[in-house]
Amino acid sequence: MAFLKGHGTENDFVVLPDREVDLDLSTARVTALCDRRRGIGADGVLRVARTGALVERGVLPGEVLDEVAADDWFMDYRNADGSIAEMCGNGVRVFAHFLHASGWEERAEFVVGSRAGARPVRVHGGVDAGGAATVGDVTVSMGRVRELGTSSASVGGATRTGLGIDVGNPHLACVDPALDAAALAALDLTVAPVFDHDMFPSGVNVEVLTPLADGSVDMRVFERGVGETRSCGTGTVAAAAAALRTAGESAGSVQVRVPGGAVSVTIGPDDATLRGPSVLLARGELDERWWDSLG
Ligand SMILES: N[C@@H](CCC[C@H](N)C(=O)O)C(=O)O
Repeated sequence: MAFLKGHGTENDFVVLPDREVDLDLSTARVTALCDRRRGIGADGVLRVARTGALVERGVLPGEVLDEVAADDWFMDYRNADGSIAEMCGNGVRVFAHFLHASGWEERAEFVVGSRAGARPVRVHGGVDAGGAATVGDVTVSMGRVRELGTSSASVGGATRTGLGIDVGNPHLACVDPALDAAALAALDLTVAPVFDHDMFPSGVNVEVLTPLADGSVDMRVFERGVGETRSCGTGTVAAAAAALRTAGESAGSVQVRVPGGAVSVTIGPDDATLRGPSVLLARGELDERWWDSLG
């Protein structure tokens, strides 16, 4: 059973190429794979298959084919706790990079399906440069950013007000005018945020960020189903939208710095784009006896 390990701004993933959709991604297997002591260690798992094959094998409902073609690749994403999330912005860059590095996809521009819908991607550097490279550079069209209104959460030792944002998955992006990069870095994000369950019945990813200055912000995140991560792609899009809104703008480009690096986000009226790096650092084989023992 082949696997790869990759990350996008240090938000890390185990990639499972599974064209035939043979793998049963049970909660026990995903949590073990993502465990940093008894597994490979990761924030999430990306199964790589075509949409049609996932529908045929019952992993996805047939309605997904209303939005994504059967031949399109589909990022079957799991959080480290085994839960399924609609979308992962760093994951989709690593996913697209893997497709090039493996030779499974030769086009520089193609569509990746997700539970949040189709996400067109562009692998920069052309097919040859992208092909075998360890480091990739990918732009993802993230769809329309929907504002859900304000809410507050207890996070990082204080109650903060933020903007609820749907980027395919739910976010609460809290711009704190009292924070600079150093104060943000000093926050304790080990405790899970307490948020409004009426507003976010399926849970929420919570971002804390500095106000927009010179076209950039600093952000940290506590992810639903994972905990604090060193980056969250959908979170950077939510953060950029909240920072712009707080500055009185509804569109624009923002550089978002996270503990694991930096990405570029552009927010428009009907679409947002996310551009950033992907690193594929290891390939290997999982022991099938270990996998089977997890059930
Ligand atoms: N790290 C991801 C987001 C992964 C899903 C998230 N934890 C959720 O449950 O919504 C990203 O890069 O966007």
